[in-house]
Amino acid sequence: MEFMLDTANLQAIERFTQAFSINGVTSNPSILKKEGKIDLYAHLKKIRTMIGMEKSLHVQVVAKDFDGMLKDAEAILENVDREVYIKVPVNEVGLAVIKELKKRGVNVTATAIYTQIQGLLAIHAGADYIAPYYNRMENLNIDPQFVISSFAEEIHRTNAKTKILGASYKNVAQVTTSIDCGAQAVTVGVDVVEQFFAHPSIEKAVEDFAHDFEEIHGVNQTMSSKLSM
Ligand SMILES: O=C(CO)[C@@H](O)[C@H](O)[C@H](O)[C@H](O)COP(=O)(O)O
Repeated sequence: MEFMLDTANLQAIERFTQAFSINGVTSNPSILKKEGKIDLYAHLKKIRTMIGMEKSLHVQVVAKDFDGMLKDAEAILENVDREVYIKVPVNEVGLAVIKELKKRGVNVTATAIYTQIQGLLAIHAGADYIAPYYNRMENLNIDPQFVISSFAEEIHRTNAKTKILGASYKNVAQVTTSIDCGAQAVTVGVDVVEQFFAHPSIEKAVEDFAHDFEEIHGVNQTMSSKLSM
């Protein structure tokens, strides 16, 4: 599994990279908006410095037409670095852009995927990652499990290099279900990452162990103190 952070918040990236071996950071204009009026490229470069060149950084184009999207892509590659994965929404123009970017040897993440046909076409166009929007699909009564499984089958059947990057999660079960359905990668926002260890039994176990240790060895004793049983 590849695990990515779906945030552009520098503190969150710093915090979670201590605990998790992340594979990358994903963003979109709405995620970047949460950081306020930032100097866009300086901010993205800071993220790159924090995660290093060996992790993937995904940045989305904003233009809606073919030439505009290609110009956006070129600006991102120029101003951040040439390893960035350019995120392109999968519609008719987006697919043409994906094909063109792949012809130019650019890393591409096909995004805003709600339907089976969008993902299948993006695999066919040679996208490196395809990002199905799990929670948004559920909201629309589209079955994300069926759709992700079908992408996994298609990738297997055609020996495609594309990886499924599950996105738009609102709870932990959606993340683990995506992986069960064959997603090779997931990108998870801060609110859901914070739920990973929110189960009360985890904290209770830690507290109980500490309490039992303290009862035998006394308060303020640690494993590195001189201890007797
Ligand atoms: O597509 C990717 C990664 O490629 C994500 O950054 C993706 O844009 C986000 O997960 C979604 O837009 C967030 O969706 P939501 O939380 O607003 O439903």
